Amino acid sequence: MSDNTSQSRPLSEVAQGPRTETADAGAVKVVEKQAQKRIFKIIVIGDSNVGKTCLTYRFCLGKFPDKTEATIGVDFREKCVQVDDEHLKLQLWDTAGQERFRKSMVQHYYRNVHAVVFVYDMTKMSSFENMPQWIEECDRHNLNKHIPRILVGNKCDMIERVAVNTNLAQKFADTHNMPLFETSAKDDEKANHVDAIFLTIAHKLKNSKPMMPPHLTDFVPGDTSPRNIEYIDLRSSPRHRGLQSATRDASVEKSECAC
Ligand SMILES: Nc1nc2c(ncn2[C@@H]2O[C@H](COP(=O)(O)OP(=O)(O)OP(=O)(O)O)[C@@H](O)[C@H]2O)c(=O)[nH]1
Repeated sequence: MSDNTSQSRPLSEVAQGPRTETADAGAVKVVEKQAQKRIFKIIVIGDSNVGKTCLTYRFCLGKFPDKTEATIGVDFREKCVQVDDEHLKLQLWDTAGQERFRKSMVQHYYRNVHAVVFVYDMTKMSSFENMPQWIEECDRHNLNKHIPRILVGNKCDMIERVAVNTNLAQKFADTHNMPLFETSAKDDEKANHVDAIFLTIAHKLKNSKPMMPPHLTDFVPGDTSPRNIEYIDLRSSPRHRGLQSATRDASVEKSECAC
């Protein structure tokens, strides 16, 4: 048996991070505060090529990626944000838009979700017209109807090619009780705007009930408890292994903050 601590410790302890024993009351407080940081899972969905990867990359790494490839399965990014006096960790699930890369993973996307970002491409009408199907998919997977949902029209920098009229999109957003953001992951001047999308969600989440999905790095090899199973499935899937080497340039490890 391995003596690796993360494998031999109970999952409940692993989830709270390293155990620090100290006689110093102040230090204990700091450790407790870290353990209490709330983590929220946000899924980003929409047709292939609308810019989901670029938007999450822009928010977590502060720039437009040099190159992107179609997401296979799911890619993860994390960022800490401060809302009032609290640090929240936003765990972004950048999902594959292509059906063939989604099939085996879909049930994982929709587990323990705290917020949804629906993305369409402002220059491609079909990506907007497909929005009802993405909403239906959420309903089919019994997503809580009360969690924050946001509609994002991406690629507004391509002004001459805009095909989805703002009024039309706003009507749709109103019908589904979502705020609408039109933005660009590419345009540096819109960087604050992309931040605002996710900060809007963070503010909405701050007032929601505390929930603690597992930290992505809390995967415990060999642990078959329900909490861990999601990570076993994801990481043992051949597709996901490919994904880690091929497209995880903006992976959790790099974008994770230290707060
Ligand atoms: N002009 C412009 N191009 C963008 C923008 N965002 C993304 N793109 C381009 O759109 C293409 C698709 O971007 P991705 O972020 O990979 O799209 P995706 O929705 O993650 O695609 P899948 O992984 O297949 O679901 C890439 O060529 C990006 O460079 C934007 O805001 N403006």
